[in-house]
Order: sequence, then structure tokens, then C-alpha cells
Amino acid sequence: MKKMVHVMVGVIWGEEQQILLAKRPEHLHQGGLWEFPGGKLEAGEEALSGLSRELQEELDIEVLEASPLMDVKHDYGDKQVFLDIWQVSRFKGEARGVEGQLLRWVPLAELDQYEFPAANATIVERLKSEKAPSLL
Ligand SMILES: Nc1nc2c([nH]c(=O)n2[C@@H]2O[C@H](COP(=O)(O)OP(=O)(O)OP(=O)(O)O)[C@@H](O)[C@H]2O)c(=O)[nH]1
Ligand SMILES: [Mg+2]
Repeated sequence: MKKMVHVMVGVIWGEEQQILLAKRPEHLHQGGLWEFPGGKLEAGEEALSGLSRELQEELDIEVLEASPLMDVKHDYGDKQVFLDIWQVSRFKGEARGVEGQLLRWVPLAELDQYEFPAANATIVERLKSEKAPSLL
């Protein structure tokens, strides 16, 4: 059986209800597509710690407030992922692409215009059916 990779994924909300997207470098799995920042949970690591660590490493921001949104399992054939998706409603610092990745703040209504890995379709649907956390 293929092993399932546990991935922490952050839906990061900006002050004007935009969401932060990052472009995956071409050479990586699902490269060239847009994604929500995040990465693999390490052995023995708590979910929120893993999310905070990944966002610190990739974006140089400090997560101040986050809550679980949903889980998505997806089999890419070459790789099976368990996406553990959290919404980040408050953070400290200004996000930058530490690993050279392109970043873009995208209004919810424009998410459809971006190409995501297949597993992300259900996340985008879910976000479009909801309002930004600060408006709830
Ligand atoms: N970060 C992120 N990963 C996603 C998304 N959707 C999705 O299918 N994935 C998959 O989840 C896995 C995440 O791995 P990653 O490459 O970001 O992991 P990482 O940051 O820890 O990098 P590493 O390879 O250096 O350990 C990839 O297989 C990627 O294709 C998403 O929206 N965000
Ligand atoms: Mg990553």
C-alpha cells in the first residue's frame, strides 16, 4: 500500500478578504500549479505546530490564530496525500516567498481563475460557499 503523506495546508486571509496563493516550483510534485502554502507534517509533530513551522519556513510569517477547516484525501497515483486544511485569520509579519516562489493575494471571487492540484477543487468549492472568517 502506498503511504499517505500528511500535509498541513494554510488558507491565509488578508485584511481585505483575499487569500494567499503560492506557485509551486516547476520541479516539484504538481509543479507549476498554484497552491495554498504549507507542507508535510513531521513525525511526532502537532498539527498546529507543523502548520506554523511550514508558514514560517515558506513565508516568514508567524501564525497567531488558526482553526481547522476541512480534510481532503487524494490519490495522485504516484503519491497519496492527506491535506489537513486550516484557516489562518491572524498572523504577524509580511508574507514573502522565502523559497523563491511567486505569491499572490487573490480575492475569493477570483480563485476560480487559478490552476490548482486536483485535490484542491473541493477546498475552493468550500471556500466559495463561505465568507471570510472575519465576516462570520
Ligand atoms: N502545500 C500544499 N500542498 C498541496 C496542496 N494541494 C496538494 O495536492 N498538495 C500536495 O501536498 C504535498 C505537499 O508537499 P510539499 O512539497 O508542499 O511539502 P513540503 O513543503 O514539506 O516540502 P518538502 O518536499 O521540501 O518536504 C505535495 O504532494 C502537493 O502536491 C496545497 O494546496 N498546498
Ligand atoms: Mg510546501
